[in-house]
Amino acid sequence: MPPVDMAHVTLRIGDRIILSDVGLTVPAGAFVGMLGPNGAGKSSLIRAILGVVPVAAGRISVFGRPVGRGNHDIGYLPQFPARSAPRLDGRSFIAAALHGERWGLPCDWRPGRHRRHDAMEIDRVLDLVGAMHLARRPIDHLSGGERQRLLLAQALLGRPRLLLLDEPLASLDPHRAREVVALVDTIRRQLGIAVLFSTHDLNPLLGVMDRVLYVGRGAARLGTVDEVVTGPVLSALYGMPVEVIRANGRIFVVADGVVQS
Ligand SMILES: Nc1ncnc2c1ncn2[C@@H]1O[C@H](COP(=O)(O)OP(=O)(O)OP(=O)(O)O)[C@@H](O)[C@H]1O
Repeated sequence: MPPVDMAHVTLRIGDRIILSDVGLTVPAGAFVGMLGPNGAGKSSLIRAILGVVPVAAGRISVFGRPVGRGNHDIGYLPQFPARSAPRLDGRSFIAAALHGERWGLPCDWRPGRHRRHDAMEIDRVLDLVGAMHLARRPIDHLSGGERQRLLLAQALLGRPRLLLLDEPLASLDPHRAREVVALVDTIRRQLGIAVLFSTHDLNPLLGVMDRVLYVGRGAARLGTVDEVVTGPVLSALYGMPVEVIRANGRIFVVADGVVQS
């Protein structure tokens, strides 16, 4: 069963149609980069897969089951993570997610009931993201990239088979952004999981993602970079002439004279 399968999906928020009659399938183990103009609906689509935003029409299934809150198969890194207490160290930060409201954990989970299991699970995710050295450091002393590692560790709690990462590169410099992309890719391969990765910059994902999903004006296109990142496809999704310029192994999407990514 594919990690995500959508058929004739319409998403409406208030009186705005975010997606209209969209169908797509995220293949098993794929690394999908999701792009689109501001407000196109990337976060809303992720939230619909989480079962938080209801579909107005059509259906979305995750590993063959209809979407629903608390899906153990999904790990989620939100765009604007809840403000965390600065005094927490890295380990406590992960533990807080383990015991707090988190996607995927059984609802009978109680602090202290599974202490040994908790400690092992926290070690496992810290190790996966290469953040054992952050375990005892206060999180307000950490860089943006280091915090992103911990957020990724949180998303990996409970052994999800699908990672939904909403703009994990926001506020990272190009070097750190590439580090985070490489880390996500290594984890994806190691665990054989699928990744849906929302971003405003295509370039750090080049050579890593095997599919790109572009969202715009109520529509979505999923395919390889060569299929989707073209002037005609993006012009239709942006609703204006878009030029795609390739230079030095990078891709620049220019809409209305402004470089988008
Ligand atoms: N809870 C909400 N209530 C009202 N409108 C909302 C809500 N959430 C999202 N929207 C609207 O839905 C549209 C899509 O928003 P969304 O955050 O999904 O876009 P996005 O592609 O992730 O944007 P960005 O790239 O700027 O993060 C926007 O017009 C936004 O204002």
